[in-house]
Amino acid sequence: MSRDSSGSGASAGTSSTPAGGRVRTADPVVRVRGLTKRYADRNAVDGIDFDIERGETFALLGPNGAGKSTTIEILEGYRRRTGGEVSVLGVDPSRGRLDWRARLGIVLQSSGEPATGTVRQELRHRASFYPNPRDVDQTIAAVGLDDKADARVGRLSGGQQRRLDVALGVIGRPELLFLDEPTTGFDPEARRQFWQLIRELSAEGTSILLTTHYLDEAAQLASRAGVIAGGRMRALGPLDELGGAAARVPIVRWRDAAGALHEQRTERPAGLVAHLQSELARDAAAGSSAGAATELEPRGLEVVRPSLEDIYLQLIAEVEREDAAVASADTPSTSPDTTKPGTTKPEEVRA
Ligand SMILES: Nc1ncnc2c1ncn2[C@@H]1O[C@H](COP(=O)(O)OP(=O)(O)OP(=O)(O)O)[C@@H](O)[C@H]1O
Repeated sequence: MSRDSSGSGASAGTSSTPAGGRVRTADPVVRVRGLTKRYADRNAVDGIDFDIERGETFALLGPNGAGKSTTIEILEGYRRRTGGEVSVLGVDPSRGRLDWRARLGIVLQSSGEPATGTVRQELRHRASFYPNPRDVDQTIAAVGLDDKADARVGRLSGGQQRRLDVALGVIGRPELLFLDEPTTGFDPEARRQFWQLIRELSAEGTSILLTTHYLDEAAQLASRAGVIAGGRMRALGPLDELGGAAARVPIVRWRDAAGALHEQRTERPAGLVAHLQSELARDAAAGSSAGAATELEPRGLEVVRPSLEDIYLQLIAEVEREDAAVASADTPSTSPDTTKPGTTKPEEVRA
């Protein structure tokens, strides 16, 4: 199952806007069509489509093992795909050369072996590979490492190391920046500082592909998102339309006189609250309560607008239910017959 941004349930792969947006340009920085990646006997990425427009910040969201890193590594040219078409800055990543790579900035999920030099030395060294790098000291300041500029990289804390990873990713003034869970290990202040840096890069015209498990981070930074689960694109579109209109209907919660909790989704929360108040007024007039003005306020009243995280969790829960239903419907036909001609052999295509 796949949802478009309107929540109509139309397949992202077959709708009139397969890349998940309303107005697409002819020259996206990333274009992915029918991408698959097979490991042993299963597709980790199973036919996904999306575009990233120039200057856009696009978030790729999904649970652990969904296929996000595999997709990103294919786009970066670090992993071979099994099938489909991919273009990054107009080039097939499997044929990307050094001049193409110099146009990318990459912040991987883990930074690998710590370098031996100081923060400033490492950044100067990296900057020397690029034709038009950012200023080293300004970049150090932008990631909040000014007081660690002369510290050995091996002595940095986990969060400080991650800030350095981000600095190394942006030092070459990339046209397209890949950020794979960039703020894991950041303290709250560092995350906000990082968000500011990303907004500045975006304002300069940098296109960004972000994966994150922090939905507030995606909400802060991205304009569009794709949600992957089980290697398939389950929702794709502008962030404020993801999951469809039904997922955004406000929830009104209140307690009745006996203390029981009630919850109702409604497009007109003010109308529901007015209705609850008129019921309280009627009860008061009938003498069932003291009739004090304060009692006209429903107890524990709250009106909640679902956050991106609420919408995402709802979407993933729905996808998991549907996948489980499909799997159980498939069980009888797939069970015992392994002798059938044409049984697939594991076809490993590891990069
Ligand atoms: N080299 C590999 N060989 C076999 N299977 C792999 C390999 N790399 C990843 N996988 C499997 O492919 C699936 C997708 O993995 P991937 O790392 O892309 O997920 P992810 O969405 O990035 O997850 P996370 O949020 O945990 O980082 C997982 O089931 C994973 O176990």
